[in-house]
Amino acid sequence: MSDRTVVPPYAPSLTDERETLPQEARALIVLNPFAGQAAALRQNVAAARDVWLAHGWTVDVETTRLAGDGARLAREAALHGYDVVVAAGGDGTINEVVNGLAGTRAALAALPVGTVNVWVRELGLPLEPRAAAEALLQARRRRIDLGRAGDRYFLLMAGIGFDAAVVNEVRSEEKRRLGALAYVVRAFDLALRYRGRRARITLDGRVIRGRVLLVVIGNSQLYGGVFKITARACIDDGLLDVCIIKGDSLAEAPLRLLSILRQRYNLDPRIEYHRARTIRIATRGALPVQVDGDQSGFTPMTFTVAPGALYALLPHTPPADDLLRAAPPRRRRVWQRMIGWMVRRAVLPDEAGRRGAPAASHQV
Ligand SMILES: Nc1ncnc2c1ncn2[C@@H]1O[C@H](COP(=O)(O)OP(=O)(O)OP(=O)(O)O)[C@@H](O)[C@H]1O
Repeated sequence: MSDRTVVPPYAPSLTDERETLPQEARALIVLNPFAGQAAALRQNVAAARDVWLAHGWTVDVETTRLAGDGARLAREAALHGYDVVVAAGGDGTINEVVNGLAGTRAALAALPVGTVNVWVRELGLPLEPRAAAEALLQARRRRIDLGRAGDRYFLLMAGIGFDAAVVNEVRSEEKRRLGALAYVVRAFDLALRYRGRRARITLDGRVIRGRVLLVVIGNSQLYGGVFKITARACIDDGLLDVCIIKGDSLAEAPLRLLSILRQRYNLDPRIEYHRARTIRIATRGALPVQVDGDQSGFTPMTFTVAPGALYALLPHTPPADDLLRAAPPRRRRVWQRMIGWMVRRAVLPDEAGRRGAPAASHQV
């Protein structure tokens, strides 16, 4: 377990499905003073706080002193009866707050004051903090699923392989200076030398073998705030979406990216898309794992879903609504499916180098 997060056990004892917060809601803002562009941070948080105070909420603010404080503060807030805990930071701070709130009655909210703000973008909330605070007043309180990577919860996704290696290489000074561009610079730098690694991926008991560049296990859809890798993920379906990108070198990355953007997942023989409750990933040599954009251990690791483990404030807008509705699988014609099947059988070697790795039955 990561020593900087407090991870309570999931207790599926929540029954209250109230849709909106009470007019006189109690909110705690958990502020990471180092998140995003720190200069305007306190001013932005104060502006959001004023919006909520004017609406009748009671709003307290706690500042994190160390990494890991977010989980503790959120947990304590839930125990003290706060209705909502607002993560004022990036997705790393949201992840900490989520780890404190899982299994409690307090709802998660977030302000766009981090570097990338994937969760805020995923929900379609305004990226201006005061406007986001206003939009959150109209939001509904909903139960959603969380993923677990080992014993750490995640809200967005876990990445195994290339992206986690990039996260490991980005230094915090670089992130402060360049913002989201720091990831792009590191990704280009690493891409030239990165090689796929042999992996054994077990999806609810079904085994897939092959050389993988990246596996993304998505609870939600948006990846890195830019595009969707697990585009069919639904945040309350009790399942995780798994996108496996196979290959040896990132020279093929543009082709893979094109297939992902067009959602041609199982038509491209190098991209498999599945849904599962439990995913076990073992690799030849340890591979780094990132959860919600922060480094979080190495393979082998087991990933599970915790259905309905978190209350969250979700706005009434299309992007958030899409997350609550699983996108139907794209219809493929019979000849397309046959070609996909034949190419997979002919092209993809399994771990022992044999051609014809079996296709899993729960592809979507
Ligand atoms: N007081 C603190 N001192 C040091 N680290 C902290 C503190 N509070 C939180 N952290 C850690 O800082 C990390 C990065 O913060 P966070 O993700 O919130 O901001 P960001 O990196 O600017 O945004 P994004 O995730 O959108 O890129 C988190 O993993 C969190 O654990």
